[in-house]
Amino acid sequence: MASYPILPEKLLLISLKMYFTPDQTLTYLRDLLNPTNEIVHPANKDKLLLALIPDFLTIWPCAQILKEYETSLTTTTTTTGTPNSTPPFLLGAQDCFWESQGAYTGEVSPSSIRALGCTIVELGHAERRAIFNETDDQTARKAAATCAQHMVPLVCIGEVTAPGPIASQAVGQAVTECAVLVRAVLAAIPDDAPVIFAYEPVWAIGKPKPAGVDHVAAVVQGIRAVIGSRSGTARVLYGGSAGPGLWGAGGLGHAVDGMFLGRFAHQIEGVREVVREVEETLALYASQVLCP
Ligand SMILES: O=C(CO)COP(=O)(O)O
Repeated sequence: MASYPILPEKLLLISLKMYFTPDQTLTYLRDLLNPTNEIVHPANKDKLLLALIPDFLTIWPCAQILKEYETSLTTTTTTTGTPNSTPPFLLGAQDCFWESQGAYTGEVSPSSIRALGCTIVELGHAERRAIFNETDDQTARKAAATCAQHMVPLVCIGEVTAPGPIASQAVGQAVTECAVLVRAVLAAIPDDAPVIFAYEPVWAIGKPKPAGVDHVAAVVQGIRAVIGSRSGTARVLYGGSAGPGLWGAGGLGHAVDGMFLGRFAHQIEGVREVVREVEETLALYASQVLCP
């Protein structure tokens, strides 16, 4: 029987949006998986998960590359996980339709996305909301359809307006804006379904710099309070011009469960730098548990 994927402690998800050609996408994925590029240290594979979210057209060839990669792991290591455990690298889609079959020309079925090997479906991105008028209700329906296929909805939330001079007001306003979609999605999906919320302030997407750490940390705390307790895992990531330098000392490592990366992870070096920063904090937290 199908089960939901298990989400590890930290997640780094990379969206390619519509930036890459098919060739670039496949080269990039091969580079991410190439052991000589030393992206995720093998000792951290259970704690830190990477996922690629390419365009629809390249999901299938990416899935083939990932299949070869997983086969190579099973032949080179003895610890390959249980049949239901989450694979070492996940594939996602950038959207889906809320129905799984029918006369819906141009739409993409969540069951087809699942059949091709995806585990994550990104939903409600700010660009889809602004350009294609996607509504909270539509995003929530897509999240339900995603869970029905035992995939994980990656729901993008975030306030539209940049913070004004009063920090507490800006945080309150941001949480209020995010809460509407958080509640709609949680009401639409089973309580035990895993879900990821990517907090992406709309004003910080596609910019030279991300949102400030204090603002993000306070808003994410508010979002976690809105999520409350549920039986399924809920992870909250930060996205919006995220990249190297954002996670480590004085950064987001203490506040979020990972990052949703765009442009600043579109080179392998950027991914490696971000992964190193996350791995350093994994080691730090582990030593804090051992030596309180
Ligand atoms: O929207 C984003 C991820 O989907 C963030 O993109 P950028 O990091 O390029 O701003």
